[in-house]
Amino acid sequence: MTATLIDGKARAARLREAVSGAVAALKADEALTPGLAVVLVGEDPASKVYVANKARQTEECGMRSFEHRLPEETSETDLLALVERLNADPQVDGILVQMPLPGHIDTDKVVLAIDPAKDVDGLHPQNAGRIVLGKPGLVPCTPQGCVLLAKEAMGGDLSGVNAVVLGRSILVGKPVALLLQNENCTVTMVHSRSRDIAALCRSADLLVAAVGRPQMVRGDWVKPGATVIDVGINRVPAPEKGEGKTRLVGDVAFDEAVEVAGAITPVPGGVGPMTIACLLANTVVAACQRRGLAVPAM
Ligand SMILES: NC(=O)C1=CN([C@@H]2O[C@H](COP(=O)(O)OP(=O)(O)OC[C@H]3O[C@@H](n4cnc5c(N)ncnc54)[C@H](OP(=O)(O)O)[C@@H]3O)[C@@H](O)[C@H]2O)C=CC1
Ligand SMILES: Nc1nc(=O)c2c([nH]1)NC[C@@H]1CN(c3ccc(C(=O)N[C@@H](CCC(=O)O)C(=O)O)cc3)C=[N+]21
Repeated sequence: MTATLIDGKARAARLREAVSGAVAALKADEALTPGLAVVLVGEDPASKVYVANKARQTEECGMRSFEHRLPEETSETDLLALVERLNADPQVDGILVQMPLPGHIDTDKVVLAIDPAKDVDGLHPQNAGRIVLGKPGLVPCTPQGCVLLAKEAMGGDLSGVNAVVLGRSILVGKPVALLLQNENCTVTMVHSRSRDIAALCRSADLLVAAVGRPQMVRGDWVKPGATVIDVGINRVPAPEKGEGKTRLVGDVAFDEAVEVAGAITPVPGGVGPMTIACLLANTVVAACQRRGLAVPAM
């Protein structure tokens, strides 16, 4: 059997169309142009891919994009001062500080400094708490993208689905697990201390892999017919493309899993494009909520 490919690129393009429509309406009706500020400190490779794609798509949707690239050695004080400036800037509706931050910067402090109303990454405790409570708000983009793709692949309703989430980071694994619970899945969270990870994965009807380990999930970890959402963005050497060249692979050994799964996201072209589209949608949500405007359907 060969799995159906879940086309994240196409699903993301549809969401961006909806965002563009919402932005056009805000411009016409409210003379409002939502703005997104992205802060990148240092040189994390996955973050650089993200930043490059994001600025262009923000503008294509009709919004303003503000990019702040800071050197690796930027002090915590300077970064916090920039966040304060962005909090106070009326043109900025969304603020995203790329993770991971360099080791000398306290990530928690930075996340806490972001105005929760502008926290389009959904990482501030106030927004994270809303997910725990199952209340609407600014939802983290990658987890939101995972849920949208899983829903589309599994007939629109995830109620009662046995889901396994591999990874429990604040950015991806934990919020994915919570969102899936809110969708009425039965969720198992698997991490580096879990026992017999392969067997746990094999029990999943829906498997979300977010570990940051290239191709860790093998074909025989996948239940036949399962839906596999591969969040991993890993750059690995690709000598077949020439000396020093690299390519992107996920956390799933795609060539093996595609033979077993019912549906699977590719890397690239799966969760990545959805992350950006959800970020753009969140920027519109933040722009409206901050001004007490109704949030358009997207
Ligand atoms: N497509 C997209 O839009 C995005 C992709 N990513 C990608 O997703 C991946 C995960 O990102 P992120 O969550 O930030 O990564 P983190 O490194 O923050 O977290 C990794 C998680 O995986 C767990 N883990 C690591 N190794 C193992 C192992 N051998 N067995 C079981 N569990 C393990 C860790 O467990 P423990 O908690 O026990 O340490 C941890 O919970 C990365 O490849 C990243 O680049 C990230 C964000 C967006
Ligand atoms: N605060 C914070 N929030 C994040 O959401 C966040 C972060 N920090 N740090 C880095 C990771 C990584 N990440 C990506 C998002 C999209 C693509 C993406 O667009 N990928 C495309 C393009 C790949 C390519 O260019 O070849 C794809 O997978 O098809 C990649 C990576 C978000 N992250």
